[in-house]
Amino acid sequence: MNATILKFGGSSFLHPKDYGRIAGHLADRLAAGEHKIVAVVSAMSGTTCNLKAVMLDVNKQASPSNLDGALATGEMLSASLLEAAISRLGIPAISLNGYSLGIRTNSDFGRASIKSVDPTPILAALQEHHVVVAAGAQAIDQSGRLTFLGRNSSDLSAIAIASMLGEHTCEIYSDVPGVYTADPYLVAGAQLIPEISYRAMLQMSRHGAKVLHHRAVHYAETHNVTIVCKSLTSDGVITGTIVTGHGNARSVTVAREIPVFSCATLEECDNLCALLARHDINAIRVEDGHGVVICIVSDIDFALRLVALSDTVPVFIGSKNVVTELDSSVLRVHVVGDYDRAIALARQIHERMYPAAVGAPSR
Ligand SMILES: Nc1ncnc2c1ncn2[C@@H]1O[C@H](COP(=O)(O)OP(=O)(O)O)[C@@H](O)[C@H]1O
Ligand SMILES: N[C@@H](CC(=O)OP(=O)(O)O)C(=O)O
Repeated sequence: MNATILKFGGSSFLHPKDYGRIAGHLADRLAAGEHKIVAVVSAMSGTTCNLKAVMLDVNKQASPSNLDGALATGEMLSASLLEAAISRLGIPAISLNGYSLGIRTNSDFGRASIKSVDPTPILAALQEHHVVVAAGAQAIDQSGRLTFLGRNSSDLSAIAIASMLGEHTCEIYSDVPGVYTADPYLVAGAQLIPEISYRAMLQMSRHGAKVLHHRAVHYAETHNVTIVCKSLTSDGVITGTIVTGHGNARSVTVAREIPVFSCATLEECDNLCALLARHDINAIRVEDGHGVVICIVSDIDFALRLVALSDTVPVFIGSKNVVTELDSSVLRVHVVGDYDRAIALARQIHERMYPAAVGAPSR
């Protein structure tokens, strides 16, 4: 069965009325001839952070599986709200959540990894409905417990669903018209990248370009899914960014409030880096005033838990900002204490890369 797979992130849902706006877009696409749609949604903007804060307020030591159960409710609510908005337009729709999506993970609560997918439940739902709304960022483990795929991981859910349904394209919508050479809200001269390779995008995502989740980009590459990254307002005007086998662009990323650790010995540093690499966490070693330090740039909450459980006990020396220059062959990392200075540096680097660049969208 042919289906169009779309993902709407938290930036698409700032107010409850946005559910009606997205439902209207889906109705337009069905009216234009699209047959079936799967819409993957994230929680409303800010919800996941609020849920985490409430949980930790109730119990600072809440178990990772307990926390996953709470965080996943943000996407569950969002999916129910979009189902309601679509149904209101008279379109048959149903929402599915982690228990019924057919995605199974391991039991790495907090950032579980997909182990198997079964398209049967979504296909059955598509038989009966024009639109299936899928709660992103969640699945179940082998014993049926709810798992969270990690912060910002609804992109991964969308790619996994596209792949399991045999679709080769997945459209990911956010508040920017596509992937830029730097965060367009931080760097005025940032340029839209029309086409970029999975490899180059993966580097950008792993270093802080949160417009696409790094594990989603990796899954898309290994399962041959083309990502089209765009915003709703850009429809028909700008095609967005296509993430596929080709394309490159020099870029700058800024990763904010990155935990930095120092280890007692180089061997401890090596062990810690190896542990994090085994879990596909981007940890960067840099020389600074404390000797060699390790900056944990991706999957931070999950990584901090691994660090706490590891044999080596690195010393937390504070949160910093990591500015990364990315070129096809070069990757240069700067660790900056002050966030405003990090932004200034990113702008400076970008200006050097693209001297004649003109303004990008502002928020
Ligand atoms: N290189 C980049 N290109 C485009 N957006 C970027 C880039 N780097 C960071 N961003 C940020 O990514 C944001 C979109 O991602 P995100 O907030 O996770 O959206 P959503 O909630 O819809 O998933 C933008 O608002 C922008 O600030
Ligand atoms: N809502 C979750 C998952 C997510 O994917 O978010 P977004 O699609 O808005 O980046 C989070 O904040 O982590």
